[in-house]
Amino acid sequence: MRQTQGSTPQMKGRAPQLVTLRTMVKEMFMHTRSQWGLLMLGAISVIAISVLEFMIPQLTKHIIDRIIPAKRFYALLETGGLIVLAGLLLGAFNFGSSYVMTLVSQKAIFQLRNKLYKHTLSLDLTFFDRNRTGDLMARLTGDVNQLQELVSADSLSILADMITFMAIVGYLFYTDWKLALLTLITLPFLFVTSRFFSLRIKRAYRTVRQISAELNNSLQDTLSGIRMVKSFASEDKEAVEFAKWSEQHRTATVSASRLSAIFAPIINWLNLIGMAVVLLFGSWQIMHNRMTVGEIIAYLAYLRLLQAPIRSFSRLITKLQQSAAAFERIQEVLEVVPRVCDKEDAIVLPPVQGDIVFDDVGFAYEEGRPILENFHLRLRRNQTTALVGSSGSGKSTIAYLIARLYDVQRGDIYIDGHPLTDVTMKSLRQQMGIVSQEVILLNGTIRENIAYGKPEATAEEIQAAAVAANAHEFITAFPQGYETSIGERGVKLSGGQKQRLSIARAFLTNPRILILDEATAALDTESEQHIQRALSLLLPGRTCLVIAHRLSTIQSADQIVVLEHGQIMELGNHETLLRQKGRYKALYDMQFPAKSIY
Ligand SMILES: Nc1ncnc2c1ncn2[C@@H]1O[C@H](COP(=O)(O)OP(=O)(O)OP(=O)(O)O)[C@@H](O)[C@H]1O
Repeated sequence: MRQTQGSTPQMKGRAPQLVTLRTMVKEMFMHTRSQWGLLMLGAISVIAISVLEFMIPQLTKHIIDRIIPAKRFYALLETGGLIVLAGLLLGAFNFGSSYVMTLVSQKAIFQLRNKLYKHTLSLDLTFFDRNRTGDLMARLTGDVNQLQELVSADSLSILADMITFMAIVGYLFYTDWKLALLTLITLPFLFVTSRFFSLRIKRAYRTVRQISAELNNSLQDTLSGIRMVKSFASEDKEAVEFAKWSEQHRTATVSASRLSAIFAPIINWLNLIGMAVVLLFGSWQIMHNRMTVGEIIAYLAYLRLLQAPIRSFSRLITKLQQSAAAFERIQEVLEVVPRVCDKEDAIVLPPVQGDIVFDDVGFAYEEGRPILENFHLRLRRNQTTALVGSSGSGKSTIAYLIARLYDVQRGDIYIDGHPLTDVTMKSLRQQMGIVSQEVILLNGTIRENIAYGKPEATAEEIQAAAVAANAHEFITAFPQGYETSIGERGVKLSGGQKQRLSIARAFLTNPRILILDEATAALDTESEQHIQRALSLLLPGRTCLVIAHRLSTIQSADQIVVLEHGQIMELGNHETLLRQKGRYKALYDMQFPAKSIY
């Protein structure tokens, strides 16, 4: 089922769909077909293995039936030498096949993981709003790893096993068809047992993979929110929560393993019955001089060889079911079609002037809960537009829509006369800078973090951006200056320092359109002043959208938009809005009671 526009790009909780093994094998084949040479080498090795395995009992039979009765000591040495040589070759081909198949499987997994990661990154924010990070991480790591089992020497040896199987069955019928029929009597039972277990094993492993993802989610939430956990002293509560998932994981794994564990002995037992039948019937034949001892020994050896393919078929079934469960989870992500994507004929947005128009825009994150309706707004080039309004009124949403992080459902947003949907997202976002309250810093140096949007920037450009953002001073106060490591493993920066780094990032890319989303909201007055100074250099000559709760930061804006429930209540500059004595003035009086002048 492909998820398209209008459907919810959420995967968790979907009924497990029956992805056929065929799709999985096809996908894996696609990733291995470029390595035909290696695959052939692997196949030749496993065929050589089965030929050698077929030969060894023949040599044994030759010794027992021919060489021993004739007392040919020299021939005994010769045949013994041949057995040793065959054993050596067997070892060499075994090594060759597993090494070659590791090369093939690792490349296939590498390609699949990269494809999945690239696809995940191409999905829009709605997808990430609704799917949890831990679950996605589990799909990208554990589930992909599980598939590597599928492309292994073990799986390829199925090919050799099939050849061995057919050769042996042919030989058995050739030597004694009655005995052969008796031997194969257990086959239908083996088939029915395999079918019975395979479906159940797959279901059990799917549950295990789902619970692994929940375990990951739980870990991710707690570790990334460790400050909150500690400040509420809820370590014990989190540990109990984690233990709950851990316990579920344990139970699910035990029941999946139990199924596999029951499956294998049942197969072994059926095989043993086959052996017993051969032994009894064969001994009876020997007693009546209708078979030689060498023949029965070779027969039993072949029977064991026959059981190896049957055992590996049953192992393969378990492996196929485990992989299918993991593959279903990977397919679920691969099948999600991004809602926000470039049109086929999208143009590269030329260098922009910066006129942005919302024309009769309607937008909702979720059906039936409109955030903007019949919304009109114009942001003029080189001017600063400020958005104010109560929490939840839709200010950030407007910013997201300009950056096309979401698509509108009605109307259009134009940039210099181009509908946003007509231009490539890359060319749009490259001309846009966003500084938000929540600054994301990556593990790396200060220099790398400032240069995130322009990795090719020179040291001089980076320093100039830091100076303009009022950040150079605190950066050079660190012993390692711009090479100081920040992020999880590096030094910790204050909120104001982080904010100045993000302003430096914006300076460096020199965007024509700048969005400041509550950039100073979380700061104390001194930090705010630092940042205001940095922003006063950044804003001029660009089209700016400033979202602010603190009205002190937007008084000089060219136009101020007062928003409530997605509707524009008032529009004008600071003075005109104060004179209107409406919502803006009420907000202003609340924040600056002593300054009320009009
Ligand atoms: N990803 C989302 N999925 C669903 N609803 C959302 C999402 N983001 C925001 N909303 C809803 O959209 C409405 C507008 O949110 P928005 O963040 O634009 O408001 P805001 O004016 O920026 O608020 P604040 O000043 O608190 O940041 C709110 O009702 C919010 O619950």
